Amino acid sequence: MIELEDVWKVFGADERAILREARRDAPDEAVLKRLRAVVGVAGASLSVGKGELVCLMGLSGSGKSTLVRLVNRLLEPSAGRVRIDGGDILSLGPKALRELRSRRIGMVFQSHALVAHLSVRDNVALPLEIRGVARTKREDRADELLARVGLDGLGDRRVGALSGGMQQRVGLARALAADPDILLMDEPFSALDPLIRHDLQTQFMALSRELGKTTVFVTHDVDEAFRIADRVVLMRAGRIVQTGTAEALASRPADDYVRRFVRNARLPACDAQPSARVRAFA
Ligand SMILES: Nc1ncnc2c1ncn2[C@@H]1O[C@H](COP(=O)(O)OP(=O)(O)OP(=O)(O)O)[C@@H](O)[C@H]1O
Repeated sequence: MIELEDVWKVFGADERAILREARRDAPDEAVLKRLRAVVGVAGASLSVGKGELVCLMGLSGSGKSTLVRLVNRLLEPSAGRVRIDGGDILSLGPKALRELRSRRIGMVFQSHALVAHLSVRDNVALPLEIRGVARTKREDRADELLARVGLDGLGDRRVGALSGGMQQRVGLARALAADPDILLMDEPFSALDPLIRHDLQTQFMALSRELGKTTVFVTHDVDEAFRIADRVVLMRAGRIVQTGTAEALASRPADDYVRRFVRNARLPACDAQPSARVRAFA
């Protein structure tokens, strides 16, 4: 469904020169410094299957947010290929790209970017309003989605008056409004209290699987990644260090960085797939 092939994103005034240097086997740090280069993502290749939930994990600054933004071209890659359903999205013109984003890809950020003075229902219905869907139809769809994310009957509330956890649910409902196949989630639950966060993870896992969404989910929290992901992608300094199931990362870490990362991780939720997961860690 999503394929990234040797994707790079470098930041700095002279992107081409930075890229040329960064791609060398042994980049010259002095040259990169002179160019004031920042390497956001370095040669990442990743395939995400239809209906799969993949977590991008890594320390702060490891390139997770940059990588997820390359999937829908919120950031333009400096090099590499990005395909969705086999189609090269880097060749899309502005109109086709807008269509792709509005119909096929939903995005949820940590800061929910909701419109504070609008009602909960109007926030969820906003993507449909922009697409010209008639009022009754979009409001019905919004109410249906609010029920799915546990906010049944709250459509008339002003969104600014809701708690952080509730606002995050509204953000999720809004991302689902256009029924996208793909969800991109950037630290959506990071700002929430642990208990609320745990609840939302559980509900999100169930919803994403039930609706068959293909999801790329960014988190710096290994417990969250292990709990919800089909596969975890561990990043360091813009590179993908290891990709695999939680069990694979925990039992066969590729190097010391991965080992340190997963050492104190909690076991994946036994409520999800008890026997397989417990056995794998035993
Ligand atoms: N617009 C930008 N201009 C310059 N550098 C950037 C830009 N966006 C990201 N970077 C740099 O790219 C690198 C990767 O950043 P990114 O935000 O992707 O990391 P992250 O793993 O998501 O971190 P965090 O968990 O803190 O959000 C960092 O060094 C960051 O400073």
